[in-house]
Amino acid sequence: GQMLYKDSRQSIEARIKDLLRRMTLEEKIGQMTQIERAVASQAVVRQYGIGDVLNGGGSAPAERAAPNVWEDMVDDYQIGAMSTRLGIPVIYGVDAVHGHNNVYGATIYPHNIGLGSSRDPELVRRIGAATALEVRATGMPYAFAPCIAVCRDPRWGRCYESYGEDTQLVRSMTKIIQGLQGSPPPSHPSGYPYVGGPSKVVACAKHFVGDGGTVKGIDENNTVTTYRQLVQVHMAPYLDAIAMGVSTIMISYSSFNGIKMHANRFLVTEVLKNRLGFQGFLISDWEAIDRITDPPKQNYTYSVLTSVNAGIDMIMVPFDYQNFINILTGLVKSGAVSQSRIDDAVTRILRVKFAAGLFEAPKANRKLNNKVGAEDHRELAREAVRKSLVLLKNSARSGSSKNILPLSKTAPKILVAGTHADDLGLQCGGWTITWQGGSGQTTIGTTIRQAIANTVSQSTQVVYEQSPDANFVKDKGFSYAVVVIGEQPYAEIAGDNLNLTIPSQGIDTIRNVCSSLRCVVVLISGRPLVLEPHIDMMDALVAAWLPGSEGQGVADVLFGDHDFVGKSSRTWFKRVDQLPMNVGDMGYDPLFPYGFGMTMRQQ
Ligand SMILES: OC[C@@H]1[C@@H](O)[C@H](O)[C@@H](O)c2nc(-c3ccccc3)cn21
Repeated sequence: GQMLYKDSRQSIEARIKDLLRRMTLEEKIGQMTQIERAVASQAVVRQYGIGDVLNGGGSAPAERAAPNVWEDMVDDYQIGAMSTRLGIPVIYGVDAVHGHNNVYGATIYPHNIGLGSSRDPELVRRIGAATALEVRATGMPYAFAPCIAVCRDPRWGRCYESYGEDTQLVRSMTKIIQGLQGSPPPSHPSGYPYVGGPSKVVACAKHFVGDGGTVKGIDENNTVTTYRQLVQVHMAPYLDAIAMGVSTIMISYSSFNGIKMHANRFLVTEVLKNRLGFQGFLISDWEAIDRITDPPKQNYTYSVLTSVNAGIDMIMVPFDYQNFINILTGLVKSGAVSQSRIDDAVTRILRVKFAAGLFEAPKANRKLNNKVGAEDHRELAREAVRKSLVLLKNSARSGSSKNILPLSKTAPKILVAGTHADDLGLQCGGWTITWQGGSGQTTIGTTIRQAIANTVSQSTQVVYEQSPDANFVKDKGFSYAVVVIGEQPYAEIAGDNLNLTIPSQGIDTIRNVCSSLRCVVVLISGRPLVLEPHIDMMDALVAAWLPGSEGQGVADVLFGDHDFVGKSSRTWFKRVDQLPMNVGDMGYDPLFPYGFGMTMRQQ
């Protein structure tokens, strides 16, 4: 009759046992091999028995590819997998870290630093659920999210990917996993992967462990601390993720006290698998095993040996897969890597694939196509923008009795200025359409300038000037100005920054505009920046972080349709020489403390 592992009425563990015993070493190693879509094809998947494909940041089948083009691509790999001897489906992973951000037209949510400032875990769960739908709408069952780093130093280029500096806040935001994967029933065993159906995805808690604690926030560097601190500050959110049935965990590029995480058998196997009882699969980061040696790939055999023996189950190779397969095969044949290690890895990978329903529904569900950028998702993103904004300053220019915020919708003439006022790419930040992000109309959404124009009365003239000089504002009869400035997009090491100053073009605009006009400054940034020299020039200051595609949420609050609710997810330092400085530290001396956030009602 039908082979047991293909029978969905059987338990997952019975199906794994039946399938594993049928598999050759080559087929097992194929399951442990993840390749990038650029080197993947139906033929490669079939020929090498590749188990996993990923979408690197910005990698796409075409410019502005439509959902069905993405689905055709993923289905093509699936056809290759289904035509192998055992027909084990591939699992296709993508970085959907603030919406389905590689896909043109997808809803782009505020990056995690802003979501952390909302202090609303239920909002974040809803974002997870909406994101799962958009990921599935392109035929993909796996998202490399959430990043549950506890960023302890804003000089880190990935600090905006962290929900905040405080472990308890990050722990509360792991609720997004229940949105992405669904919520397991109370009877669900802790640590066991859970995916609640075809509109949910496999999630990935990342990056284990201590990615946000490196020295000076240097990306992929060394986290020097006690084991107790590592557990209390950085590992705690993984316990919540595991309790929620997170299906996969990605290992961090960084090191703990000089030991590369990708070579750290104690933390990866002894702690994460044995003591914390994680039963899904562990995935490496991109070419992370290569970087176990310095220089990278100096000894790839050693990289493969130590990472697999450390307990990593799936290797994000992602290009040199023949080499990886050959080396690992040789290591098993020589006994350097045991059969039982390979079987543990494959068992975990199959467990997640069965839990995700991939054997029953390997191909894309084409009925979900219209979910990409759906109006209700954009409304959710707009709500998230509103709740993420942090009001740092609100005052009245001398002589006036009223604070500048909320802004009047019926002023006769207003100025909107700044590099970030009318630029969708800049307000989305990194990990948007491309890996590093970009400027201009990179996807579909509403800029802050458009949002302001949508909000003011018909009789209000909105003048937009990106970088006005001092004369521009003179004697023009502007009632007030909104100045939107900030950081250029970045991702990972490109975002590492030791001085954290506001880019000078923005400072010039603040000076040119706010010296003679009442102005509210909206700061678009992935982290707190040095403010003191400039804040006195502003009548009001809003930290908008990286709000994403729905700029309408900014106008909703500036004009008083909604009040500010955001509480900063990070300490706003005075000077970088204070860093690292986090809430609770001795000598804590912030400009604005962790949790700071004004409302417009308070005087
Ligand atoms: O996109 C896949 C993973 C992502 O999930 C991880 O969070 C992130 O650390 C990461 N960096 C690269 C990456 C880094 C340098 C060059 C090319 C790619 C790839 N990836």
